[in-house]
Amino acid sequence: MKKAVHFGAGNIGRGFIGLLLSQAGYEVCFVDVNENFVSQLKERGEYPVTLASEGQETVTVTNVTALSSVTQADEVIAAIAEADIVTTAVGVSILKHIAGSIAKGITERLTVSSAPLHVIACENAIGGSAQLKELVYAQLDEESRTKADASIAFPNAAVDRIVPLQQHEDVLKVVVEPFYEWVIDSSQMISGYTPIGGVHYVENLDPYIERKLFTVNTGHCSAAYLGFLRGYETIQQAMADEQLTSLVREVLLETGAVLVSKHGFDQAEHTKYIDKNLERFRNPSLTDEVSRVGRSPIRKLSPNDRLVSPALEAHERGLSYAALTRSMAGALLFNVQDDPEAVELQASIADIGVEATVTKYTGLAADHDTHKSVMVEYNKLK
Ligand SMILES: NC(=O)c1ccc[n+]([C@@H]2O[C@H](COP(=O)([O-])OP(=O)(O)OC[C@H]3O[C@@H](n4cnc5c(N)ncnc54)[C@H](O)[C@@H]3O)[C@@H](O)[C@H]2O)c1
Ligand SMILES: O=P(O)(O)OC[C@@H](O)[C@@H](O)[C@H](O)[C@H](O)CO
Repeated sequence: MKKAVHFGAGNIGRGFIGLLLSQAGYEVCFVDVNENFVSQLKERGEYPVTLASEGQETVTVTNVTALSSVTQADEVIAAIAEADIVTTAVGVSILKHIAGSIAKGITERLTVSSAPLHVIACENAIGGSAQLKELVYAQLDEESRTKADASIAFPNAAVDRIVPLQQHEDVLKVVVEPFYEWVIDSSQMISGYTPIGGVHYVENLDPYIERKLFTVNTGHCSAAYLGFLRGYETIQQAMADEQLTSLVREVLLETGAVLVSKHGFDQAEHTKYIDKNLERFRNPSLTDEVSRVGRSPIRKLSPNDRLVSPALEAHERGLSYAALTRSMAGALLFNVQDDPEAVELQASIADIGVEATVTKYTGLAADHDTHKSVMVEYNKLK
């Protein structure tokens, strides 16, 4: 049986990546810091995934096991040395914490084998696997790097499936939306690879990852930030507010104009894509918390992420970006006490002021039009 090592037995890890890999015939070894997930996965060897749709169909994901990244470091290294694929869904800012064990696993593997290995970061980021490769390569010696160049690839990917926070009696159970999309850049893969069923392989990932991140995730966080300011707890409550939905649509019309202009998408098709995503956010069979969707506002305000990047592209093209800067202003007002990045952002605003905070986290200079627009929107929302 082919072997997969997957870092992150959380919502998307169990609800999507683990499910697809298991269905494609892999034995999936989850690696996590959460001892409860690890012991349950190991003991039971399976878990249920329920589709949030009328039929509420449940699939049992089988052939799974798990290792603790805290107490079983050597076993994790050995598993990577023998794996056919390594995937991650831990959060892009956690990649630096797992890069060391991936580097050690690769080093051990290269002493005995030159069998191909794909390492795929399934995170919401542009170039997630490339970022992971840089972190891993920084921990390889020169000889291992040269060998790794020949047999180990880090293809970038885009993953899309809404998986909210889970609260069930069964800690392993995951409720997911029926829709899913996993796109992998085949131009970065080692030739002769065996495709994974359900994965869409493309020669150029850029249009796919940008369409996903700048539509699904830009729209989603806009709903969360504006929803938070209106006192909503879930995205479903926020999206029931027609005025709020039309503000979210305005944001997606701005990113849509950038995407159509940059990637040549068909305008009518893209409008349908926007509508489909607004419907996904509304899915009444899901309860998705505003605090999850808006989480990590510093990451979401970073220059290459879902708000600043399309706003700068719009500015360069002479297109509108006011709605995007309204969402950025919303992120600056996302005062959620148990979100460490929200706390850091509020502390920075109190310490150096909002103008300097915008520059610090978005990279936008105070005299840039987009920065000025963020300030206008911030003062309106505040
Ligand atoms: N949930 C979604 O709808 C969704 C959809 C697409 C992409 N994503 C992306 O997937 C990633 C994970 O998101 P999620 O919603 O599943 O989050 P999550 O918090 O449910 O899962 C993350 C998991 O990683 C584990 N983890 C943390 N540090 C670790 C470490 N050092 N080693 C091993 N495991 C570690 C956590 O214990 C947790 O189980 C994020 O990058 C997110 O943007 C999420
Ligand atoms: O995971 P984040 O924090 O980057 O973004 C939160 C949500 O927008 C995200 O998890 C979506 O549910 C997901 O990207 C849908 O595919």
